[in-house]
Amino acid sequence: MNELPWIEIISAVVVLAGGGGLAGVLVARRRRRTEDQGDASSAAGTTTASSATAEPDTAEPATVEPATAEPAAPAAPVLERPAPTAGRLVRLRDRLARSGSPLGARLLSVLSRDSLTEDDWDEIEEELLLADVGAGPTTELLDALRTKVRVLGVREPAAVRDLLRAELVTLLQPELDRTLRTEPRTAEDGTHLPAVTLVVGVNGTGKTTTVGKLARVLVADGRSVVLGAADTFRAAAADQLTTWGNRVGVETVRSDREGADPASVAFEAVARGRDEKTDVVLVDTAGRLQNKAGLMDELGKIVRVSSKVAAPSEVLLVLDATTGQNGLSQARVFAEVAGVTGIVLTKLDGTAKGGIVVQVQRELGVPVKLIGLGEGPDDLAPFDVEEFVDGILG
Ligand SMILES: Nc1nc2c(ncn2[C@@H]2O[C@H](COP(=O)(O)OP(=O)(O)OP(=O)(O)O)[C@@H](O)[C@H]2O)c(=O)[nH]1
Repeated sequence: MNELPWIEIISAVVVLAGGGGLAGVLVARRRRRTEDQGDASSAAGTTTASSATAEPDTAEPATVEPATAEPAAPAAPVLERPAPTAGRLVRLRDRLARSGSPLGARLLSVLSRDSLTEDDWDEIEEELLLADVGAGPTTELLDALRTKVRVLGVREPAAVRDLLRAELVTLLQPELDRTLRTEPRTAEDGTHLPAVTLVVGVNGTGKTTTVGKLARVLVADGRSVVLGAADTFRAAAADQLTTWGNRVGVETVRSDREGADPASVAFEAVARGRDEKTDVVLVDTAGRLQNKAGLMDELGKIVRVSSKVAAPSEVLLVLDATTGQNGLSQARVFAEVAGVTGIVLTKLDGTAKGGIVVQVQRELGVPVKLIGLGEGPDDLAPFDVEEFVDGILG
């Protein structure tokens, strides 16, 4: 008598439990599907491929691995280890060769001809002028080469190459001191004085990028560095610089105010370097056109004000190698105003006008100390005459 209700109760519990279980699975599936869709849309910001392959609604949810539905945890910031400075130019040499420098293969091919005619020498002259070697240095090189080729009767390609190589090396003044002064000093009263490097030049030449790359060069060489974002003119420059610094654990001193006095930012950065006993303070400045006297005054003020803590030991002028003669006239103005101690020639990877190195050094009496050979973080190399010549000769 009592058995039937029990059977009914038990059956009802089984049905309810089963239904509840089924309902539970459906909720879980729906939730998982929603998660999958959420993951796909959030990933769309970075990978278009993943949104294109996101599972459609009809996909069987049970086949989705829960592990893949987990949102990726944000990666902890990892400090980069910059490439060592030694031998950098050798590693970047193919960039010079690929830049199609007429100083290289084309010169050699003319010089290797059986007997050199006047037309051949004219062709060589043209190649040198096109490469921005400049009229005076081109004449010098041609005179020296003609004499040696005639006197020595050299014809074999290897011997001609050696002659040309030697003349190019001479033209690039290997005797100039190209060391970067990055040694801190101690004042008479015992105060630590960081080596201060100001980086100046016209906008767009690659100043901020160069400061970032140079910080990496110094870090690779075991130096401590502080960056000063004194380019308060271009809003994004301080952010750009901070990003460069963060990648190698280098602090950036910057102003929160756009258009703040660049001299005071430079001062703060140098003072920070002094207080923290940093080896080097690198100061990025705003791009200034040489015809704007007010902006040039500003540069003078940066030098004066930051010198109250420590005078700059280097003023590096950044020049874009692709701008040729125009770059040279800019360089003259900067040399007068800022007391330039070294040139950084950027974008040599994108031009056949590497001969500008010769002219810049001649005109300013200032050595090229660093060259930029690409947009990568370690595409800045100390300038070495012999390695450079080997690079352009291919
Ligand atoms: N190919 C190549 N590009 C470079 C090199 N150096 C810098 N650049 C690029 O040149 C552009 C300008 O660089 P920036 O560092 O912003 O120039 P800037 O002089 O600081 O410019 P302003 O802040 O406007 O004065 C960027 O796209 C750099 O990546 C180089 O050696 N080779």
